[in-house]
Amino acid sequence: MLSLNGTSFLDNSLYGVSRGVVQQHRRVAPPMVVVASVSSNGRAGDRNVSVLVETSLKEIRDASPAPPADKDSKSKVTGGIGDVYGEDTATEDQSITPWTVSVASGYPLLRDPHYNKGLAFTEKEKDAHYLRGLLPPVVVSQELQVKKMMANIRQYQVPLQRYMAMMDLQERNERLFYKLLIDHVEELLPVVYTPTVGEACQKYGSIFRQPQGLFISLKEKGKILEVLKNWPQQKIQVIVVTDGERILGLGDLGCQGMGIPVGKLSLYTALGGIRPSACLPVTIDVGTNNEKLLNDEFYIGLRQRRATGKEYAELIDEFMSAVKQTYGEKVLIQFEDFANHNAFDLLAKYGPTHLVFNDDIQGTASVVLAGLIAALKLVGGTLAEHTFLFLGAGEAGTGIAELIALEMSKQTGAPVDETRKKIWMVDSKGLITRSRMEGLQHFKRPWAHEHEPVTNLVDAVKAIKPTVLIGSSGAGRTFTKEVVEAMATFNEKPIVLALSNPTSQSECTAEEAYMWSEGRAIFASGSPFDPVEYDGKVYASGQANNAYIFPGLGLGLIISGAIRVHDDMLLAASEALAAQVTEENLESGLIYPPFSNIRKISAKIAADVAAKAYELGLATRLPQPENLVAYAESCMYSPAYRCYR
Ligand SMILES: NC(=O)C1=CN([C@@H]2O[C@H](COP(=O)(O)OP(=O)(O)OC[C@H]3O[C@@H](n4cnc5c(N)ncnc54)[C@H](OP(=O)(O)O)[C@@H]3O)[C@@H](O)[C@H]2O)C=CC1
Ligand SMILES: CC(=O)C(=O)O
Ligand SMILES: [Mg+2]
Repeated sequence: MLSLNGTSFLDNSLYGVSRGVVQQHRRVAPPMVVVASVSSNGRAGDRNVSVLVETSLKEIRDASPAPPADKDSKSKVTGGIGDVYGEDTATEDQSITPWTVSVASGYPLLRDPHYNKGLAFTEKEKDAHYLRGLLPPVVVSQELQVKKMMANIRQYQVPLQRYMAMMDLQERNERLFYKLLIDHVEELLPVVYTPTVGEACQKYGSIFRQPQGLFISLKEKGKILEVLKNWPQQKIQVIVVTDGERILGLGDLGCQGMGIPVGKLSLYTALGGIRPSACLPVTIDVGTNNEKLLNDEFYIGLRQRRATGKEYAELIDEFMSAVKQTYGEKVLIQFEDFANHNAFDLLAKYGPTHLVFNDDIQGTASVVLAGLIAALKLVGGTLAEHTFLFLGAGEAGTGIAELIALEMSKQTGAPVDETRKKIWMVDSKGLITRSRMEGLQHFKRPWAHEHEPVTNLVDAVKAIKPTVLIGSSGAGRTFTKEVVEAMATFNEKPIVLALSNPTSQSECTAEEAYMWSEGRAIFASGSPFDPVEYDGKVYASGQANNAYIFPGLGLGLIISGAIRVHDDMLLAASEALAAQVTEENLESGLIYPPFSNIRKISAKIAADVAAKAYELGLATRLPQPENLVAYAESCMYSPAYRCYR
């Protein structure tokens, strides 16, 4: 363990990322059950709710005071995270939640996903925790449990069944879930994440069993601070929040978008090592404009059309204030899958006051830039010597374009206004040109260049002659044979990235990219494709997905105690990821390293992001650890079981 001035930096961590591998074999205190007598009318004991948390009451009491939870408190954002239940500061006429602590044992212990080990409880633990008779005689290792679960999951032919099996496991035995996901990341990523999570969101109401995450709807307006207090964990470090309006390339799935924050946060833990108890998935439900869902008897959200304007803005604002007040200045809020008419504005509004980033705009930009930096080793030239054409000028497209332009500007010294001219965009109306300026959304305007009108992609490809073609349209099969063939006529090695998710929305398949370019394309996609055999050669394509970036970026922000996200951190993350692409990867056509190594990669990304935070003066955890990679690794959550005394 790293030590500063004789004390452990990790153990002293207010943000509790200390439960890393270093504690793997230590005995831990018996599972703490924090029980609250919760009453909707303020009277204690009306309704007993048992809530299990990985913290002790002492930690709650030791935390510094925050304002009491009165009605006006949302206007008093202080950034303090202590005394979040207002126990110390409450006056006699104010209600508080009567938390108490007890030790989990017996049947409730087996039903608690944070502490349950299933058949892996030892004989000693069976005695100490009143488990005798509640389990069969056998004691098995976690490794054997993994083996069995993988065999079970592989028996399911239908991806959604695999997803449900994984979600059941997460709800039953959290450490086993993460052990499985970490040890079999390449096989299970497509199950808990894209593409399967897309189908899960579409059918979320029908497959709904246990609620996961926090649902904040218009019904909770004015009470969000109270709602956050219902969540059993207090030391939240990362929130992924969606309003469900643009779920992958599947459109408005309303409240059923919850699968996305849940999935993204499971990657924060498995890929980036953030403790599961520090992660909070949130769905803000302001209604849906999806008629199919509104008429679906199993739909789980508000049955009304989307609130917009002031009503929408006020709910989000209340949420953002309540989050900061409850969890402090340094909680990371990741905006995910908002529609672009809100996404850019939310980022601009809260960027200066909160630790926020938009994964679709910024995370995607960082991962694509990393892939391009790696791809240049195959195709040659500098970024500025290439020409880029995007299909799709929304969050992902313009976000990526802006980061590329920024990097080009840093490399060449040319102003960003100039470097943007190397980047062209096609949206649903055709090539974005100056003649369309009047009717363009603000985020498209920087990409409106002088050109005669072009109404379709294939003509745009022929006119612009890009060396790099990027799909960020959410519209499947739009990179047609003609488009890819055109790319292959004027590029020896055309770079083709089909970023849209899930697989059904991918602009083309890996097979199409290789076949139509006669095996010359450098291809990567947002959702994974199996290796393809073309003309006797096997082509393995990479996955250009922000999952490479956000877990490491988040870890870097947390370990440095960063208070804001800066573009230079995204560039640092890109460079760190690109540096992990080996010669061997490149020789086999891969512009991303395999996911099997992702935790090491995330630690490197985290270290470089943290270093940038220190360099920019945005880090608050001082002094800076000497070896940031080792520090990042030491902070990462390990899913190995703990021994209970
Ligand atoms: N691989 C990854 O890591 C990521 C992938 N994505 C994927 O990217 C896709 C887009 O996401 P995002 O940018 O947020 O979405 P947006 O809605 O913000 O943008 C979509 C853009 O695509 C354009 N478009 C839609 N259909 C067509 C079409 N048929 N022809 C041409 N242009 C079209 C839209 O045009 P108009 O403006 O005219 O309507 C718009 O400019 C999604 O599928 C998402 O899953 C997103 C983030 C990360
Ligand atoms: C990957 C991702 O964030 C998306 O498709 O929206
Ligand atoms: Mg997304």
